[in-house]
Amino acid sequence: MEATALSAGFRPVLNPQGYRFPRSSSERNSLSLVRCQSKEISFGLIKPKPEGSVTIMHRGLSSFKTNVFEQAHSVAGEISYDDTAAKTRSHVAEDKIGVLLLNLGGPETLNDVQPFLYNLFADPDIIRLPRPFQFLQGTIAKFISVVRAPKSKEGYAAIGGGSPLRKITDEQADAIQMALQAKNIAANVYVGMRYWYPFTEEAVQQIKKDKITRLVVLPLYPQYSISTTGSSIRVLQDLFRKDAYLAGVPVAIIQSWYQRRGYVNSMADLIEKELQNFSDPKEVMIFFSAHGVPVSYVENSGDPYQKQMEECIDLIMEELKARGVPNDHILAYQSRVGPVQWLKPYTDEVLVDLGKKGVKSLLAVPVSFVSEHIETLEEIDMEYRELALESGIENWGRVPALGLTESFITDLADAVIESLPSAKAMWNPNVVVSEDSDSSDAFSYIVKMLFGSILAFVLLLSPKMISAFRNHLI
Ligand SMILES: C=CC1=C(C)c2cc3[nH]c(cc4nc(cc5[nH]c(cc1n2)c(C)c5CCC(=O)O)C(CCC(=O)O)=C4C)c(C)c3C=C
Ligand SMILES: [Fe+2]
Repeated sequence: MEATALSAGFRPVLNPQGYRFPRSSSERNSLSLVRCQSKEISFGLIKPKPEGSVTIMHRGLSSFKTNVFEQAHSVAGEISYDDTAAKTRSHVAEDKIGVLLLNLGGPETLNDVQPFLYNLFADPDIIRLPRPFQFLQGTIAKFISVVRAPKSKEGYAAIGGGSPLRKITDEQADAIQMALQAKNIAANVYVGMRYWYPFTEEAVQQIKKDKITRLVVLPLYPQYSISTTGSSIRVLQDLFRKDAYLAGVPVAIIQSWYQRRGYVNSMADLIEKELQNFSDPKEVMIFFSAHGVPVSYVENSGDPYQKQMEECIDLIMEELKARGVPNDHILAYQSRVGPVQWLKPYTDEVLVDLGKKGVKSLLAVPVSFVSEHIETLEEIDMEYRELALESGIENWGRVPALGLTESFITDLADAVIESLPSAKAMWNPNVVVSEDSDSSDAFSYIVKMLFGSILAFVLLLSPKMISAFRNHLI
């Protein structure tokens, strides 16, 4: 019963072009798994928290994601937790804790850019097609990735020829593992990327190989969006549902953590420090720039991203005010792609507007991501900086991403520890679902293919559409 209902939305995890798995096992070892293997550590017993209260870091998702993940995560604020499960497990001799960091991934070379973009646009949580057209996802992804690749490549070339995300995320994984160790928690920390190596699928294979018995999933996005954390969790669900071992592993998912004191204080520290580089710190406008999402995510699909982003900015500003930092601030959204409306105001438009209004000093704060990447190093540091200076802003600064900031890493380790008691098996291990086959008959498939391809061809080849995907600005 459960398996039937859950299999309805199943999609194969491999795409036909085979971009998503390492090309050979030796490459996989050299690329992604070595960090876990070389850091193999002895696992210890975790002491369950003595009494049953744990802060849950996610708010209000239940309206749009109804799945078994939510059993531990659907309530905001303080909840009570029944620690029976932890007690019954206490006879188990070896508790092997794993922490899975989820991230977006990025192309490591310019040749990776188009296949990386293909993986991104082939994600049904990124390009959301109406059900009758979903079979065209691959064709559309191929088309958009080819159209966008030249512009994207320019960006990656400008920051040294590839994304730094993998290196930084690996370093964060090591730092979190050490922070946990310092708190007497022995854990293996894994990295699973959504669109490039090391893919989430690889990390999950390793977690199984290592016989992890409890897993904490920690997306490296402070705020939840369907397009980021939601998409990665959907992949995890599919992987865990199909495997009898994984289906029974207790898992805790930290859905969002922008409201944690450690994160808010670390952001406030960085901002306070960077303000000191201006000759008149009090005159500086604090400019929060968040990655955008299409408006339809928020308005039609209940994505909590915008609300969480606004709350996040309020918390950081409250903290700064409490420290006697009275600066003005503004939030805008960057990096829009494609022909639809994205969250407003748009970063580029706000910069021009502020210049017109006579703002002279501006401190940019990237707020949706915790490591440097193309959108901080190229879009903010180059494109937006240039636009701001052209618009009349004279003094420009940018807060670095949190990266390995000690207070931040320690807080993530605390988040992991606090979530452990709420870990629960995702699926019933006795009901493992195999890949479903397409039962539609050949005739209706051919008709859909033909009709859909003609429609996609007509729509996608319009000059407006091509330029919308080629550039950030429409
Ligand atoms: C919270 C962060 C992010 C959200 C939300 C998000 C949504 C989103 N992104 C695209 C399209 C692209 N994103 C690209 C790169 C990219 N996106 C994020 C983060 C979020 N995306 C990061 C950190 C990166 C950079 C990775 C790196 O290599 O450093 C790209 C590729 C770059 C480019 O061509 O501009 C695209 C395309 C959509 C459509 C979307 C929501 C629907
Ligand atoms: Fe993005």
